[in-house]
Amino acid sequence: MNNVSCALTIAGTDPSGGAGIQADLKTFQELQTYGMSVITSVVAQNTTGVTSVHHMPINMIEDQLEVIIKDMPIHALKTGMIANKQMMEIISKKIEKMDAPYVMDPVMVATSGDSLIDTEARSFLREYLLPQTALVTPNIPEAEFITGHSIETLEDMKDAAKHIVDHFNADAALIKGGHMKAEAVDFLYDGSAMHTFSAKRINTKNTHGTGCTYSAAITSYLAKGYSMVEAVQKSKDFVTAAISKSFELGYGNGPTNHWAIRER
Ligand SMILES: Nc1ncnc2c1ncn2[C@@H]1O[C@H](COP(=O)(O)OP(=O)(O)OP(=O)(O)O)[C@@H](O)[C@H]1O
Ligand SMILES: Cc1ncc(COP(=O)(O)O)c(N)n1
Repeated sequence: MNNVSCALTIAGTDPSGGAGIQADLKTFQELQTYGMSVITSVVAQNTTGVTSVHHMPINMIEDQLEVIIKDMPIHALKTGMIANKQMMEIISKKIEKMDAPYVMDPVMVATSGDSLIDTEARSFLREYLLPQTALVTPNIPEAEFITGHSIETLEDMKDAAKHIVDHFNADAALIKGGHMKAEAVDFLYDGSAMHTFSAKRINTKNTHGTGCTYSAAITSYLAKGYSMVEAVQKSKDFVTAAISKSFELGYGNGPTNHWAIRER
């Protein structure tokens, strides 16, 4: 099978299987994409929160990236948790070598409220990594940090999407409305048009890993050759189903269900 679509995730781990690398690989697999992963940090976390973090040495991150670049096709890639500036610098250099769309989930804080990247890294991500992206997928607090503006209304969300593309040279920005109160509505601005993706809000606390799952699904569909708008629409359907059938597992925010939609 040599026409397989190959997707790469560069992110931290979640041993409880709901977020991070584990969520990404489950999503790649579910969407019939060949999944590859580079681990940035090993995170001791579960549905209730993070207890400790071990960062991979920079040369180990570099080596993981280099073996993939030398040997494997990469049709699309995503990044999740990148904890510090040194990691971002090496990842940025390696992404330059990959001729593939890059989806950035600008992970800063877990659903549990635990911070996952340091302050210097937040700024570096905004100034240096954002211009490399085909798509960035901030939630409301992340979009507020990136733009420096508070977001309270749907109009504010659209303004944030435009601001990120216009000021930080991302090809496209998808502002996710999971943290808003009403409908679960997301806005995609691709430099020319604003697209709306809407779903009914599901009444559940089990949303651990939704951001990871959504961006991994988008990466899969881009790897398969879908347009950005098609990839986001199909991924919105995927993540909505994954939330609607999420698992009541653990004592905190349970994980989403990656096999809620079986696409064949
Ligand atoms: N309760 C919900 N019902 C339906 N859709 C939801 C719900 N919560 C989040 N979503 C959707 O899930 C996707 C992820 O959005 P969200 O804003 O929660 O991202 P995130 O904060 O990065 O994720 P996480 O909660 O994993 O940190 C978006 O499409 C959002 O609209
Ligand atoms: C390694 C890692 N990456 C990302 C998240 C964010 O996921 P969520 O906000 O859904 O908990 C996480 N908890 N852990």
